[in-house]
Amino acid sequence: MENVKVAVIYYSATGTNYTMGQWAVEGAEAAGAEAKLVRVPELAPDEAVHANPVWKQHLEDTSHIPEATLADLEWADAFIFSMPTRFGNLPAQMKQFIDTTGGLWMNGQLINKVVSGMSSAQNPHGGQEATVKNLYTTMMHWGAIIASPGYTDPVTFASGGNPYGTSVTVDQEGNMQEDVEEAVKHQAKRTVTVASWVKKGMEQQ
Ligand SMILES: Cc1cc2nc3c(=O)[nH]c(=O)nc-3n(C[C@H](O)[C@H](O)[C@H](O)COP(=O)(O)O)c2cc1C
Repeated sequence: MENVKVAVIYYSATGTNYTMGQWAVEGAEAAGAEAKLVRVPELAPDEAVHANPVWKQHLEDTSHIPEATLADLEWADAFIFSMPTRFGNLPAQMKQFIDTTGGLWMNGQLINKVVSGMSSAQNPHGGQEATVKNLYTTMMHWGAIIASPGYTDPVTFASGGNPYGTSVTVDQEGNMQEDVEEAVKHQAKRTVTVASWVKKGMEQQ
């Protein structure tokens, strides 16, 4: 699985999905992949960001993380997306990045990329699954291959049991309510495994 390249693409306002993204990179690297963590650009106006000290601080603290580019999508064999739930859907920041991929889509450059999604929300039933499934709708348009975790490892049950993609609940202070680190790492490993199969299969064509 050495030559699988993974881009972990996240959006986070207050740090949850940044942490999940870091775990995903660790899980992908432990599975033998080359992995990079990239963030989609912040779109919210300064007045909105500055009104929330945690959001402002997180943005400053992660300014060293490279912003996601279309070149990352071309480079990687697999993408792991992580984003908070916003009214049961993807944040606009993630959607905006995805909506810049029309050229790659047109040229068939997203076909057979292996993808997997993760999310967080404040309520246990606040729309995490909907967010991940909405992401996957776009992935189907790309012709990507969705590597959802399913129940392929007992760790999924232990972390809240979301087979669509790892998700976590955060409280008002942003503390994760479930321990999902191992579930994220398993999801990353599974994504790398499926990507290695796809890559090998395509090389043999
Ligand atoms: C505009 C907005 C919409 C949100 N919508 C939902 C929602 O539909 N369900 C929910 O449980 N939490 C919702 N939340 C809470 C976020 O999902 C939560 O803050 C986020 O998962 C934290 O992730 P982060 O630390 O990576 O930013 C919303 C938050 C904001 C700011």
